Amino acid sequence: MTGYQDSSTAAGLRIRGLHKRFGDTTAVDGIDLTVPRGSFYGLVGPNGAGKTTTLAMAVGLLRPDRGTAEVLGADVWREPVAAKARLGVLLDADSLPLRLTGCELLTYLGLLRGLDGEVVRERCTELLDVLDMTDAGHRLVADYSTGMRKKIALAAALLHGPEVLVLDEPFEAVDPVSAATIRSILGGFIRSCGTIVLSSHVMAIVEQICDHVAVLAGGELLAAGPIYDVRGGQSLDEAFARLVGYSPERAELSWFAS
Ligand SMILES: Nc1ncnc2c1ncn2[C@@H]1O[C@H](COP(=O)(O)OP(=O)(O)OP(=O)(O)O)[C@@H](O)[C@H]1O
Repeated sequence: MTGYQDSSTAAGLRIRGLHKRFGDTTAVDGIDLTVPRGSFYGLVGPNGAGKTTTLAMAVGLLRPDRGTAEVLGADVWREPVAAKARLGVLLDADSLPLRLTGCELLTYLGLLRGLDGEVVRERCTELLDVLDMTDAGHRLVADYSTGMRKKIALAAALLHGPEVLVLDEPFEAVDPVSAATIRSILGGFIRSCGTIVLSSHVMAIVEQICDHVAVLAGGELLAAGPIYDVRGGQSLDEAFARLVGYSPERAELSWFAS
């Protein structure tokens, strides 16, 4: 008997009681979050809030001290093959293998995922074309800019046709045209009934593309739900500042006044 549930009714992603300490620092302090299937969920929070740590535990890349995470009903630690087959992850674009070209990287990952060689070739060509990386596909990842690494990592997350995407700052360091392309790709993914969880510091992006949002600070969830409810009549920027207790006066430097 396993914990595997009927995935047709399961949430896209469900985390329960996730907790992680690094030495004296509590990075994530008992987070519960249910991401409805088919939703586009934004995760926002100040620097050091625990977003990356939460996402890393949610996808089975970092073992929590306590708590569980399920992808479409499959526990990421007890049912890793079932969970990860349906999951596409962009977490740390800087930890990609550097001595492969973009094309070699996608081919390697596609074959590792069990895709047919011809399918890998076709998808690789299409992904590189759409992301304006066709020429870069033949260069080493070591020579990529930060934004190019982000784009090849996104291509790697999409290659095997996942049903749930977990993306840490997918728009960070990406040029405006590529950002628009990524938004369009993610929109198509949602229209095809996929589920997305992404972290971002850009409230305008989250407000425009997500339908749900969770606000995290100090390792705790301050609010979560449909964006309209979390905003409570304010802009997301204003709601965020209210929730995390930001006050502009604190950002004034005393010696500028003199
Ligand atoms: N490997 C680690 N070792 C020690 N402390 C860590 C480690 N990873 C994260 N932390 C700490 O855990 C806390 C949460 O970090 P995390 O990277 O999850 O935050 P974040 O919300 O993603 O931040 P940012 O928006 O700046 O990327 C921070 O205090 C951070 O210093």
